[in-house]
Amino acid sequence: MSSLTTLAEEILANAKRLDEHLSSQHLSATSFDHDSLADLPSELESTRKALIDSTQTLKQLSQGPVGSSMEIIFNWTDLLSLRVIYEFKLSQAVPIEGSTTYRDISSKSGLPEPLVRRFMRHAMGNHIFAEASPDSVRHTAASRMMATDPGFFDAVGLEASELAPTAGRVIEALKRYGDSGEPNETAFSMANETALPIYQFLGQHPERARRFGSGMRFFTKGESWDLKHLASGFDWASVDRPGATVVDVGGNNGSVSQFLARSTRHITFIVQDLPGTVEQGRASLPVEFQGRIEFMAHDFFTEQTLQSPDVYLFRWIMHNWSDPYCVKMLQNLIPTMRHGSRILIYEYVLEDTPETRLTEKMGPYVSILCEFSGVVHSEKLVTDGTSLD
Ligand SMILES: C[S@@+](CC[C@H](N)C(=O)[O-])C[C@H]1O[C@@H](n2cnc3c(N)ncnc32)[C@H](O)[C@@H]1O
Repeated sequence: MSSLTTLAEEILANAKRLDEHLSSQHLSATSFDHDSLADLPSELESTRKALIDSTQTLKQLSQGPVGSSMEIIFNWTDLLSLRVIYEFKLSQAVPIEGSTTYRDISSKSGLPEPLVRRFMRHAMGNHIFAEASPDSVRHTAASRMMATDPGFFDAVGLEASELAPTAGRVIEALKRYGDSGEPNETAFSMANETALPIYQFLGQHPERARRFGSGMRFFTKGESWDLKHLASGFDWASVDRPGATVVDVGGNNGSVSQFLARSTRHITFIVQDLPGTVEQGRASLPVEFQGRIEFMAHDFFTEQTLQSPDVYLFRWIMHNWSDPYCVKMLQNLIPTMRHGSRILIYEYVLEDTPETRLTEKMGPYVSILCEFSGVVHSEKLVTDGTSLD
């Protein structure tokens, strides 16, 4: 383990590199008001990551075990103030430029002024909003983004108002169901008092389903989850010919297919998902993709009906289901596969050892792409995940 001084020197060196880049580009120093580091060239991304990781280590060492544990124990308060901002749309109640009073935010949001003040001041501790005066508020870069970027706003809502309340029920679900692997014996089902699995439940709540899709789309913007990894991780040119078809199984609103359609010329993408999601995807499909992307309602727990597509793509699907359900999904493809058909499974893969680097905690940077070719037999699918020839 490095000494505090060694860590601080590493931090200084990396911070200087980033500052030098900003000044060479005539960009202002980064701040909580304006994020000048948003579009770093890829060679500086590793510098930024190193800076974040060593800063986090330095902070935790300086805090000691009590301090760093207290931060974890109390971090529900950060999530709570953020959730209040999301639910009462406080970020939309502050002008993009300039400032407004707590009283005005209260009348716009319907939240009593003392509570507006208390929750916003708490969030300000995380640099979400700042005070322009003791009675007025202005945006910071983070709060402004909540007001101006609907995808970011949806991502905050998905995590703070959908998934965090679910996490609060995990212990109860474990005590009641253990590790049953059944999709409706979960914390989500308990949090929502439903006997339905999450996606069927969302299918009955279109606005939450829309937010889910929009939040997912936002997450693909981060370096680790960037779709460029999917584009570069498979030889798409090998299937990019007239008449080629890729089935995007569980493809949600089609954002992955849109990305792949942009980086190929001929492939037709068929996005399959549950009926409500497919309707939303179809309705929001940009005109430029008409003719390249089609939507089709299909439950992946029933047999495929599309004959012999070139590729079945499963992106971020399997991690939601226990093994028997994943096997069922794959078995349902068998009747329509021909020699040379491929199944691509794109997932995050957890390391075999614990991960302490903050930048890797949000999901490993290396996602894997499995390619199965040839005639598929269900027994092989169960027992052999690497070669099905
Ligand atoms: C985690 S999201 C992944 C979405 C997309 N593939 C992506 O990478 O952004 C899982 C998707 O599976 C869909 N889904 C869940 N159950 C399904 C089912 N039985 N049949 C088809 N799609 C389903 C959900 O509606 C959702 O769009």
